[in-house]
Formats: sequence, structure tokens, C-alpha cells
Amino acid sequence: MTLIRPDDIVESVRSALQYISIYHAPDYLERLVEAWHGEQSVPAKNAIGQILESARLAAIGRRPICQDTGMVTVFARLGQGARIGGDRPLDQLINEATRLAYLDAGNPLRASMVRDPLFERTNTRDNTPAVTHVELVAGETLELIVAAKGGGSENKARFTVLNPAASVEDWVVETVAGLGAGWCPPGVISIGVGGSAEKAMLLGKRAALDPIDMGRLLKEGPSSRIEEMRLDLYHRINGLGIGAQGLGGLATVVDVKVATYPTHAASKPVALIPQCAANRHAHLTLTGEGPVHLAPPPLSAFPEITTVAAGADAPRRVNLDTLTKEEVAGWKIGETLLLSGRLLTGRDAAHKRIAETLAKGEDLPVSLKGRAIYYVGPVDPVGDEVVGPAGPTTATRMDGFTDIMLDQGVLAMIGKAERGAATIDSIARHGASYLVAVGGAAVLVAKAVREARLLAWEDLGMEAIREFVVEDMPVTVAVDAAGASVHREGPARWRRPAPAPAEA
Ligand SMILES: O=C(O)C[C@H](O)C(=O)O
Repeated sequence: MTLIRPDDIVESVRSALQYISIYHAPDYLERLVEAWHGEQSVPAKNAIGQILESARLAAIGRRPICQDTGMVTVFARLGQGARIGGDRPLDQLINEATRLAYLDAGNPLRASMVRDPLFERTNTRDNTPAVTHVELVAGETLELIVAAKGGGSENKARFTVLNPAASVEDWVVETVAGLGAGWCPPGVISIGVGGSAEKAMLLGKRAALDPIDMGRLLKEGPSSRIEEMRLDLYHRINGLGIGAQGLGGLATVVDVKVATYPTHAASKPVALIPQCAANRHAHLTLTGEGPVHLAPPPLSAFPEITTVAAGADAPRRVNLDTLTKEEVAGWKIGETLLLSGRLLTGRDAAHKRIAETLAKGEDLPVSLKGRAIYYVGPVDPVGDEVVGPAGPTTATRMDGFTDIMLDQGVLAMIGKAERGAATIDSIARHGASYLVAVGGAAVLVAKAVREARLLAWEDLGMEAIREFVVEDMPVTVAVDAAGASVHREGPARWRRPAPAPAEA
């Protein structure tokens, strides 16, 4: 019987969490580079380029690839010939590892977990608890898959039970078409089919963490019906034209996974799990011989890409301190802007509190008139950093508050992913604009922040209101003052039929 020491589990998981926060998985990166080379849509290519540029900066600086350092999810397979020493349950050991990894003094990660999902939603401040799944298997080792799943992609998980004769492919393609871009494409779509409702979800979740092998499949062709289905879905989803960040383009997925399990004759449960550009996971096997540490990938795995054009193609520069409606009216969707000046920050919890404060007839702690607001929850800074990685959060969640914000005089909002129809109308009515930064390019965005200070509501943790002073922060105009939306027009322009199976 193998004895696995509890401290070895804590150390292995701690170190894996730090590792995956910093380094993109090389197999994902490889496909992303291919997607970048093949992308013909300029805004989408630029977005992929920013993710790649940011990935390299994260690896060099040993800082998180995304400000959303995720919810820790661990799949454990304990061999029945192995025993974990001590009397602390495995989930407690994993929580301890999470606490240590997220509070690491050299590379603190963002605490995103809230206790009590229904009411208070108070941040636990150390990103615990993790979500742990344990399976007992034959063997004498402990296998751990350690993942950190971002909230934006987790929010887009979907489940259905189809009739046995219905097409899984059609449901998947239709569902992805309606998901929007909050899951930060280009990424992986993972499908779990069969079992019971919860089994299908777990199949999909687990398969999302398998190695990316679509490059091989495209080259060699399918050798099973599942592989045929994966290729079909890959082409049909990319044919939707969603593209990187939903800006319209050729690359929406770099891989599609399908996992199955026997099911009831009356059922066809189907889970759809999107995996974002921060495709973080590590696979460890503990054999009883001490903790496992992963060797960092060589820097050559991270290509050098420069994304912001110079000279005649240089983007328009915008001074946020003197922003006017007249200036905003001149911006057109798809255009890149370089923002400089003072920028407010605020996301879900701050918006809710702003609405509650105004509803009570009280003054806000900061005037919103003429301001731009960035939907962000940054990582805490270390060393000489002004702010830690600080990419955008999904703007769609702020739609319900947009009228209130615009009525208060906000002129521009910055986030990621699409806005709803009513919000777009409201933006146009107010002569404002919605801009997008690239989700997954968090280190690159943070480099543009020259100063950061807390303005209000510190108790909201990473969701507090801050003021950034930015210099040349790159953004793309997503909704302009005339009410045009890049997330509507981009995908419509790049949508195309999937190639027939023989051409694929
Ligand atoms: O929480 C965040 O910073 C981002 C979130 O994962 C999102 O994609 O909306």
C-alpha cells in the first residue's frame, strides 16, 4: 500500500495552482499561434495577438495570465492501493493548498470566491473553498487534475436533455451561436453526453482538461465516430464567425472535446462546457515519493507578437480627462483607441451598490459625470507594480445597470463581450459608447496603468471602486454612439458554411 503524505498533496497542489496561473498550456498556445497566423479579421487577429503578447509578459514576469485566477477545481483519482496519511480529508488539504497558492507573497492571485452565494456574497479573501471531485480507482497512486476555471466561461456552461433521436451536434452549434463572447473565445468547447444530469456535466468538465489534439485530428483525419463528430463540430462552430472575443473572425474554437457514458433509453443528457483562453490545468501523479513540481515551459514557447500599429495606421489617441459627447460621436465600431487619463473601475458588486445608493436618495462616493468606467476586478499588485493583471470582465452582466450609469453621465464603458439590445439602444440614446479590452490579455492591460488608487467601498475587495490613470490603454469600439455593435456586425460578416466532410 502506497502512503501519500498530506504535506506532499498540499505542496503539489499549491505549486500547480501557482504554475497554471502563470503559464498558458503549451498545447493551447500552439493552436492559438496557428489561429493567429490564419486569422483574416483584423480586430480578431489583433485580439489573439494581444492574448499571445500578454501570455509572454505573464511568463516573463511570473504573474497571472488573467486577472480572474479562477475557481479551483480538482479531479482526484485515488488508487485503492494508496492511502492518504493523517486524518485531514482530501478536500481540506486542497483548500489549504488553495489558500497558500492564492496568498503567495511573490505572486498573489485574485480571491474570487464568495461565501453564501444567495445573500451576502462576501468574498472569502483566500479563494477557498475549492471544488473537489474524488474517484476511487485501481492502482497505487493519487492522480490529480488541478484546474482554475474563470467565471466568464463557467457562466456559459449549458445543459439539456435531448430526445434520444435528436442531434447533439445541432443543439451544440445552436447553443454556441447564442452564447455570446463572455466565455472568451478562442477556446475549447467540451461536450459530455450520457449518464445522468450530473454525470454529463462532470464528463464535459473533465474532458475540457484533456490535451489539445485538434491539430493532429485535422492532419490525420478521424479514426472513430467521436472524432468525426469533433471535427464536424469544430468546423461548424468556427463557421459561425464568432471569432476571438466575439469580434467576428475565423477562429472561435481551437479544439472540441466529446466524452460519453451509457445512459437511460429514454434520455440523452448533454452538457456543454466552454473553456476560455486562460485554459489552466495541470496533471499530477503522486506516487508516495514526495511532492510533484512542474518545470516551467521554455520562454521560446511564448511567441513575440507586437499588436499596436504605428505610423499611418496608428490608432486614435483619446484623452479621458477631456472626453466629450462630440468626441465620442466620432468613434466607429471596430476602431482601436488608445486611452490615456483617469478611468474609474467598478464591476458587479459596485454597480449593485451604486443602484442601491441612488435608490435610497443618497449621494455616490464619486461623481460619474463625463467619466469612463472600466469593468474590472484586478489582482493585487506586488513589488513595483501599480496594479496586478487587470483584464476586463463580462460587460453583459452590467446591462441591467447601464441606464442608471448613463443617466449619471457616464460617457464610455469598457468591458468584454456583447451588450443586449436594450443596452445598445440606451447607449445610442445617451450618445455614449461601449469599448472592449481583450479578455485574457490582463498583463498587457495592466502595463498601461500608471497609477491606481482605491476610491470607495474597500469591503468589496477586488470589486471596489478604484481610479486608474492609464496611458495608451488599447481598446476597440464595440458599440458606437449611433448604436452599431461590432458583436452583431462582426460575426454576421464572417459567418460561412462549414466545409462538406470530404473538404474538411
Ligand atoms: O472575474 C473576472 O475578472 C472576469 C470573469 O471571469 C469574466 O470573464 O466575466
